[in-house]
Amino acid sequence: MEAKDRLIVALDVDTRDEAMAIVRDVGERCGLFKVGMQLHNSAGFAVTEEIMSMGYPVFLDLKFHDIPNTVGKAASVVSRRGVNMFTVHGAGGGEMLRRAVQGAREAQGAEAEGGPLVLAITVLTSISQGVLNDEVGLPGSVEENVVRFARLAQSAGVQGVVASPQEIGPIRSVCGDDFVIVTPGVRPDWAATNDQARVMTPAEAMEAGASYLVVGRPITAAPDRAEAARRIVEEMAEGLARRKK
Ligand SMILES: O=c1ccn([C@@H]2O[C@H](COP(=O)(O)O)[C@@H](O)[C@H]2O)c(=O)[nH]1
Repeated sequence: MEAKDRLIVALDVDTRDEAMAIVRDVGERCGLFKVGMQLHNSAGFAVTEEIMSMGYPVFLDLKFHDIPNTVGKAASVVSRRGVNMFTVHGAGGGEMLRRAVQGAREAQGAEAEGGPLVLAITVLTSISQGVLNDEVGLPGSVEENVVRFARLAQSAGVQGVVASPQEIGPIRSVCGDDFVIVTPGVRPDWAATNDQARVMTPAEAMEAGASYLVVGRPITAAPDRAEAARRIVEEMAEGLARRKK
């Protein structure tokens, strides 16, 4: 897969029109678009369907976290709609994760191949070591917690995780090369960090072994979005080339 196909652009905007403007600007320079809770809750599923109808794969990032039955049914609904990836919280526990996978598979039919990638959120990339221990109340290092969630997700049949690029190495050593690692918290040197706490550059994240990078504001808030996306893909390609050596 080329670097461009591994770039997911986060459409964190309020309206369908704003989202479509970004899709027009960078559609040729990325692999997928991510629809999250901001856009989905204001524009509904219609915007995801419109993006998919234009031929772009969609990562629906609604971060399901509820009792197993509810998450399983929600997983089934979004899978039937044809999204390519969706998220559930690892903190929901093993049974919730298993039901999410089951819901996604059932939606495809027992015989069908494929279906969406189910991704488990590990520790949000905005969470620092201090916040994890003192506010969230989880003991141990960020890395230990991320790896624990990744191991739990994999044992529940989940195909991949969302984690910071800083934890790619430890996840790969425990979960192997085929496990999908999607990393937000990606910031080129020329972009602001914003509320992300655990960041790496696009080149560093690709070299470390990320499957996909999620980038929002460095592209969507840039004066020239297409140029920002082009620069990020170029940096990703450099990192990918270093990984292959
Ligand atoms: O741990 C996580 C999980 C999801 N995200 C999402 O990724 C994008 C990042 O956007 P930026 O503007 O590049 O910061 C955003 O949609 C988050 O909801 C994350 O950042 N961290």
